[in-house]
Amino acid sequence: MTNSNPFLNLNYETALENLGHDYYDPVTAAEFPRHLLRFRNDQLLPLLNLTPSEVTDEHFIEAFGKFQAIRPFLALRYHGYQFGSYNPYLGDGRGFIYGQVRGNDGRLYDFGTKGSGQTPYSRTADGRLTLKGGVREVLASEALHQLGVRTSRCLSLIETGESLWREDEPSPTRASVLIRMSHSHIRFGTFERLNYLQRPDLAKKLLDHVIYYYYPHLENETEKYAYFYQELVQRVAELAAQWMVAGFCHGVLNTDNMSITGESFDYGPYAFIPTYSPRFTAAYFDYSGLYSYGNQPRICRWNLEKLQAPLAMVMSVKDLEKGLEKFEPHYQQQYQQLMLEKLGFVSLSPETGTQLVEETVNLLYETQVPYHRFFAELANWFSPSWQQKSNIILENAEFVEQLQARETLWESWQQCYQQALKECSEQELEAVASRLKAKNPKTALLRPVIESVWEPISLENEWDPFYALLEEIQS
Ligand SMILES: Nc1ncnc2c1ncn2[C@@H]1O[C@H](COP(=O)(O)OP(=O)(O)OP(=O)(O)O)[C@@H](O)[C@H]1O
Ligand SMILES: [Mg+2]
Repeated sequence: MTNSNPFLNLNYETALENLGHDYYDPVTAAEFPRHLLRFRNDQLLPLLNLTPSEVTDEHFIEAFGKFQAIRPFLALRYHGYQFGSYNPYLGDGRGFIYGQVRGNDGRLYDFGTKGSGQTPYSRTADGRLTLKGGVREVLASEALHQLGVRTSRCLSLIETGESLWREDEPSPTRASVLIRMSHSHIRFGTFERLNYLQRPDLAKKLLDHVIYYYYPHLENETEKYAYFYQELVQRVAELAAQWMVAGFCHGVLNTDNMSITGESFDYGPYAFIPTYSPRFTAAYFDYSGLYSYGNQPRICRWNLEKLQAPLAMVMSVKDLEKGLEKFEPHYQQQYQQLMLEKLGFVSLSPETGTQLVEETVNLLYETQVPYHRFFAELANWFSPSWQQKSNIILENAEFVEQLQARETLWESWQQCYQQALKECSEQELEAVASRLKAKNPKTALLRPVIESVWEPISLENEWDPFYALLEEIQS
């Protein structure tokens, strides 16, 4: 029998399945009372060689709400360090891998579920995702993608008609099931579990799998394990820099939320920072501020260091230690480059570049002007005439008094920005203007913005503000 649903006709690969039963448990999906498609990510369909107009809402619902499928569902086994303590009682407790598909970029993608029902790893929890949690994850991944952060994306969000009880939301609260697309759902914690079980054989098999599928250019290197760790360190350092520049605080950087491909995922209690403040904390349960905005690079490094124990079952400790030494320089290099791009520049003299980033961060910290607005205003008001005169730079910005109040800092920053512009040709000035616009969206996904679209959903089932916000952050 042929099925006309394009999602059921994709060419599913069996990379994870072929790893064998030591890494997952086959599970079934919950049956939901209702299936209301609240979000479909048409931007992702071309990557799957699908044409949006040929994919109906019903196709999404059949595959990702009613869970018609052609491959078994695999709940992955993993452990992890959570707030510094090792937790062996983890694993996919409300999700599974629905399938794996190769995108037309040649890379392998997972369809991972969230909120699809209980598994052997749910323990006492319900295996569900709140609708608000789903809405927040959709918004975060789209906004981060737009800001150039390497992130998972959401393919669909379906409201399921169930009621849930949660401590962090007014309850009963509505439920949803989400499909996430990312390169891999293999986490640092997937390796940590194998160390806990003392299974070097399984760790080696998993590492070979990771390199084969996600680091294929290293496959034939004699030192492939050392190169893999070096590249992972680099990817994670870059990711940390991408978060910092985006003004994003992930909130729960446990090792079970760190992907082996160095992608950002799992958007729970995250927040974008209102103002530049290293101590800003996103999760209400993060009492010590361990996963604060400013700690993120340090925590990423710590997580990479913890990963050395399981990897040491397969490769030399010396190679691991050497690999991690590069974290700091990679991070600094990437942060510097991305901050300069956010300020409009790609090629400044090193002295000007370093000084500009330093002064910008200091200015944002000392004045506490809104982080995202500062850059959006820069994009909005930019004028080539700023090259001639420093005191007109941002003179019409909405928070200019707040900047002027710190006269010395402010004037010094204006001069520094002017100096950077002086290093640009006329043509480059045009590029600065368009770069500023491209890197700094008008709308930032601050908490009040999210709440402002959630409120109509929760009070009146009114979804238009959510779609309008999505359109703003996706364009
Ligand atoms: N409602 C729930 N029911 C069952 N298990 C849950 C639930 N919420 C969280 N868990 C489990 O608790 C652990 C930590 O959860 P965490 O919030 O980091 O991940 P998650 O949001 O469920 O999923 P992911 O990391 O894939 O985005 C995981 O093992 C997760 O499966
Ligand atoms: Mg998680």
